Amino acid sequence: MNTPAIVARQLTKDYSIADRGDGLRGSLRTLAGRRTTKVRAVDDVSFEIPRGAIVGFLGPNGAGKSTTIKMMTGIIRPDTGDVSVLGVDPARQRIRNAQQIGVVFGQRSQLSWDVPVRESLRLVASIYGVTRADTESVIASAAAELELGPLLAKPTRQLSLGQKMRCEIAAALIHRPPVVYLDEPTIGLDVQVKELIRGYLQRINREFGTTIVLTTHDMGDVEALCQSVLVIDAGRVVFDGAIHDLKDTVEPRRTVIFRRSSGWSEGIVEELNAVLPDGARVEEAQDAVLTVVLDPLTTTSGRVVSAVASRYESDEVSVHEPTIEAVVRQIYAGALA
Ligand SMILES: Nc1ncnc2c1ncn2[C@@H]1O[C@H](COP(=O)(O)OP(=O)(O)OP(=O)(O)O)[C@@H](O)[C@H]1O
Repeated sequence: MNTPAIVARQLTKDYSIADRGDGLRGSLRTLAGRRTTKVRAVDDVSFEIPRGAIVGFLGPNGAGKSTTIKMMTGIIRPDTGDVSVLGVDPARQRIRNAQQIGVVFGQRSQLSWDVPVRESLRLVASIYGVTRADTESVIASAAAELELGPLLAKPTRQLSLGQKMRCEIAAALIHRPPVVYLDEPTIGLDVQVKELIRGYLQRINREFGTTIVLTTHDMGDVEALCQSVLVIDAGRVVFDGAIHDLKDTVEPRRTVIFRRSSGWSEGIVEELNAVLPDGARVEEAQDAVLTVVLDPLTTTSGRVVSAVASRYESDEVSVHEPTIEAVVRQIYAGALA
């Protein structure tokens, strides 16, 4: 049987935060370390990630995504519970773990500040024991796909945010790790750079079966990359599964839009609602656009289209699923609470 790449069981993590009192006295009390409050960042989180999957960790700010990923990478230890990554305990078997993972975390850089990027990449590769020939071939393919060309000769300190992120990704993947973690890999980047990064990650995943875990607030990343998502809210997993199941759980409605340049007659809403199948109703008819919503568990878009076509001709018909953006907005507003 295909064992999962990552297994997390009942992870819990608390942070202690010093209580900040007001004014000088409060600050002194904080310095003296008198009072702390515990914040439960991750609360009994369990999941499995299959080998070769690309999984998105979603959730509002402060939900516990980064803390969970930090436990998966071994940067921090869980207070209770355990993680296994390809059979390795990341916090206890640090060297074995480092060999098999690649990490891109915004605040941490693998690149040397004053050294040309090409030399930085070679240095990182040598730390992982990658042969010279493999290093040069990985740099060449990353340079082509991530458009690093002229950047390789520049020191990291001269790079823009998007340029640096592309180089960080090349560095994190230089030893072709089977598992890769990325924290917000496209945050603040322009659309073209986002697409380069997504394309590179897709290719690595396809070609080498790399398991990729990413946190993101960018639903374009999710649409382009992730087959499944793990939604975390207030430290707990509120959804773990395929994106289409997430859509069906949160917002199962489909929308059928009919366009007719001559417009829709008055009273069409009542007229069509009388003939539409159960589970479908006209939401609105405005100017050229008629919108029908339907519950896919009760009826089909085909039946809706037939019912409307039996009465009216349309110039154009389209069927829409909810966007992942709309679904996630609903989750953050409490739809899965
Ligand atoms: N080093 C720390 N010390 C104290 N509290 C922390 C620390 N890191 C995170 N927290 C708290 O733990 C909770 C979870 O934070 P975490 O960074 O894991 O969330 P996140 O889902 O990654 O959020 P974001 O989308 O904003 O990056 C938050 O309440 C946060 O304030």
